[in-house]
Amino acid sequence: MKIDGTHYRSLWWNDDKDVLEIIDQRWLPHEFRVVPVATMQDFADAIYQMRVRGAPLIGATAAYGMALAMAEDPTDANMDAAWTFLEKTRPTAINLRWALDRCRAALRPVAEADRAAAALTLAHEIADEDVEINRRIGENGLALIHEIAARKPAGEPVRVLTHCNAGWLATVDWGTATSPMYHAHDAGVALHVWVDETRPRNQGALTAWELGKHGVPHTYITDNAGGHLMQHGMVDLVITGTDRTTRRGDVCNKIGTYLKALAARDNGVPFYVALPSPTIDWTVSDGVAEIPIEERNAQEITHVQGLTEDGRIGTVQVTPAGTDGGNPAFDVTPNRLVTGLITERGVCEASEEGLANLFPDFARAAE
Ligand SMILES: CSC[C@@H](O)[C@@H](O)C(=O)COP(=O)(O)O
Repeated sequence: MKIDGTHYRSLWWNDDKDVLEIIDQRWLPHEFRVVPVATMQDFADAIYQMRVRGAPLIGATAAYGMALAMAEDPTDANMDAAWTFLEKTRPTAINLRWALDRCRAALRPVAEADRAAAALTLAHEIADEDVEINRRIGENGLALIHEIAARKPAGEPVRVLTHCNAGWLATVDWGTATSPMYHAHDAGVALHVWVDETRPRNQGALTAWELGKHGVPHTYITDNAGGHLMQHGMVDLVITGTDRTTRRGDVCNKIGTYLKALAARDNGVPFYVALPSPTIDWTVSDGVAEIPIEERNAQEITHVQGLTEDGRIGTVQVTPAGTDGGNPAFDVTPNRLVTGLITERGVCEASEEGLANLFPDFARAAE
């Protein structure tokens, strides 16, 4: 997407330097820093420390990590070691394992001498496919937004609430949840987005930054405000992303998503999830019981990072010294609370039948 007239993806290959470059998201929205990812340790750190984040972007980054591993040592043993090394960086978003599995399956039959080139080509393919998937999610979500706009008095904006950052920064381009918003805005549909701050990492600030750069009207709200806004008829629909969706349509996403879904159900607000197919985990059914939830460092909640009055990025402590903190990073919204899944192949019910109808090829392959 564009920043001040220049088109950026969230990662790209620098041909001159033969290295992957990323936007280090830890400094956004305050500073736009581009950094190389040049060693296997850089890849693991980038994913774990959330320099790159968001399920699809983690997957694409891991594919480039596999390409580096193959350039360093193209043996089967090193391929397996790279798989294990990268896979353990973040446990919840399934795109990470999906990308690593895809690379390993595709590279195994390739002769060792050709593996480095094949792995890099595959990483580019995975990145490009992500862009196309998200563009299509945007088109399919736009149809929903058009339907809602048509029922509203002329000129009144469609008010969408979103949680976390499922924007272009969380993918290679377009975003998942934001793609319908960008498509609607570009099509001239009046839109207003409620952006949840999304404690503790405040990914909402990334969403606000993205939307602001694109000119989409939005308001940043506390995580606890959503229910109140819905009760007062100020939200027309919710669209979130997902880190892993089970074959029956349970949605695992950033912590707090479940509470939004409960509030949406209580207030008759449609709750949609933008779901690229690599985020479906066909091997699990019951999301609450089966999806591992990442527990992150308590310092993420006992401290906050922001811009100080004198223009420095700094961290301050918000709790008394020594306070214990619990920091589950994701939760699961059961399929019964999800109005529909917006995928690259269309919108479907959050159910085994709904997903299997749209993706019979993947569903069959997983059996
Ligand atoms: C298109 S991104 C979908 C999800 O990955 C997103 O909503 C999310 O939860 C991101 O979590 P994060 O911990 O920032 O990686």
